Order: sequence, then C-alpha cells, then structure tokens
Amino acid sequence: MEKAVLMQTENLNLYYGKTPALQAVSLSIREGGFYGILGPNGSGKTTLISVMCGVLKPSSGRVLWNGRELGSYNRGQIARSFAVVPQDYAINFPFTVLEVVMMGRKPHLGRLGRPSDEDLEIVYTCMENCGVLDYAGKVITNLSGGERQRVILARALAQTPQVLFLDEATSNLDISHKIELLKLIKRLNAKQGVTVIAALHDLNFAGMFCDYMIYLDKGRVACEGPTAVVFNEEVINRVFNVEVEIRKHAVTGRYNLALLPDLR
Ligand SMILES: Nc1ncnc2c1ncn2[C@@H]1O[C@H](COP(=O)(O)OP(=O)(O)OP(=O)(O)O)[C@@H](O)[C@H]1O
Repeated sequence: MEKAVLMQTENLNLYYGKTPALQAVSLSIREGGFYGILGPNGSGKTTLISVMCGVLKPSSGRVLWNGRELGSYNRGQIARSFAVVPQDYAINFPFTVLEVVMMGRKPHLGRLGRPSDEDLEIVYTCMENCGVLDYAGKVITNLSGGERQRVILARALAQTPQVLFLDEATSNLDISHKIELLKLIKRLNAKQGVTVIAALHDLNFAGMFCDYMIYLDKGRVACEGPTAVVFNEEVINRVFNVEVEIRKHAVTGRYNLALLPDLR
C-alpha cells in the first residue's frame, strides 16, 4: 500500500535577486521514503532543501507538511520534527563533541532545559552509531573535516527527527565511514520510518540507498520517480551530459554505474 503524503511542494519558485534558483517545483514526499535529490552543481539542490525545511521562504508557491502550510507551524514543532545536516557547517566556538551532539536534544528538553537520562542515552547512542564516542570530550574545532561531519550527523540523529535532510552530508567521509553512515541512515529509515531527503553527488551511492530520485536541472525538476525506473543511462546523460553505462551486478543484484567518457 502506498504511504501517506507527508510533504508537498506546490509550484515553488525561488529567486536570488533576479536569478531563478527554483522554477515551478511541485513534488510529493511520502512518509518513510528515502529520496535522493540529484543534479549538477548549481541546479538548486541546496536551495530546495532549504525551502523544504523552512530555512528559506520561496518567492512564490507553498510547502505543505501534513497538509498544512509550513509557515503555520511554530519553530519548536519544526525543530522537533526536521533535522538538517548541511553541506558546510562551521562551528568556530570550542564546544566539546558531547556538547554539540547534546544540542540536538534541545528542542525536546523541558522548560528547565535539563537533559533526562533518556536524553543522555539517545545522545550517547547517536555518538556511538556515528563513530564519535571516543571524541566525546574533544573540542570540535580540533577535529578533521570528516570527523566534524560525523559529529554534525550525530547531532541531527539526536534530534530524533521525523524527516532527516542531508545536503551532501557524507561528502568528506572516507569510503568506509560513508557506507557505514549511509547504512545507519537506511536502517533508521527502514526500521523507524524516518523520511530521508538527501542531496547526493555520488550516483552509485544514490542508486544503492534511495528508493526515489528527484533530478534537478537549472532549478527545474528534470525527472522524478522510483529508482528502479529513473536510475538509467538516458536520464543521467540528459541531466549531467555524461555517457554512462548502468549494469546489474552479478553478485549484489544492485545497479552500478560506470563512466564512459571519451578520453581522447
Ligand atoms: N545566497 C545566494 N545568493 C545568490 N545566488 C545563490 C545563492 N545561493 C545559491 N545561489 C545560486 O542559486 C543556484 C542554485 O544553487 P544551489 O546551491 O541550490 O545549487 P546546488 O545544486 O546545491 O549546487 P552544488 O551541487 O554546487 O552544491 C546557483 O546558480 C547558485 O549560484
């Protein structure tokens, strides 16, 4: 049975000055889906995520969440339901890793702002799952880019969101951490029904983890649909202007993309 529609964007347009970054974007996001937002640099992926999570207001059009306009919810309701892992996250203040991950619980804390045993358990579990427990007492500004990215992901997971937005959230990670964290996110998606909306550049990872793909090109939806339908050579060639071959792997049964550039 098809899951309920959780979010909708209706004819979104967004201009930065006179530059259109999103044009006539209408989408439906179903509860519990794992959505990949794909497209070339500058195609509008970050802008779309920012509008969907309420950080940016569209120039026209609407975002609906559970059938109600996003703007009609208060900040607390949004903070308890949406978590965002941005592309670049600069923390310049020397907070410890534990303090940063604890910030993820802030929208859930009572009026006194004191974390309960349950809050602490969630924070420690998220640090462990993201492989940053050993750094709990370290100052975040002293960590590498990939380690910091894992801390920010742990903080987002500590928010226990209904929707997790990832904007190239694994771009700084080595291949092993990338797979581990995407597997962790996939488990949260499959077991706890967290809806995931992820801008991804790596098409092989997108093919592996997303059940639905939204391709953007120059701010417009160029193609969207289930991965089994739209993860194909024609669409990728049209959107990215690259020659590729997609083959089903004999052992894993998954689809892998090989680049076929003419190197002459
Ligand atoms: N703050 C801004 N002011 C003006 N123009 C902007 C701003 N942010 C983005 N843009 C422009 O809007 C368009 C979409 O940018 P966006 O960051 O959403 O693309 P993207 O698909 O996420 O790109 P990338 O893959 O490089 O991260 C681009 O042409 C970009 O130059």
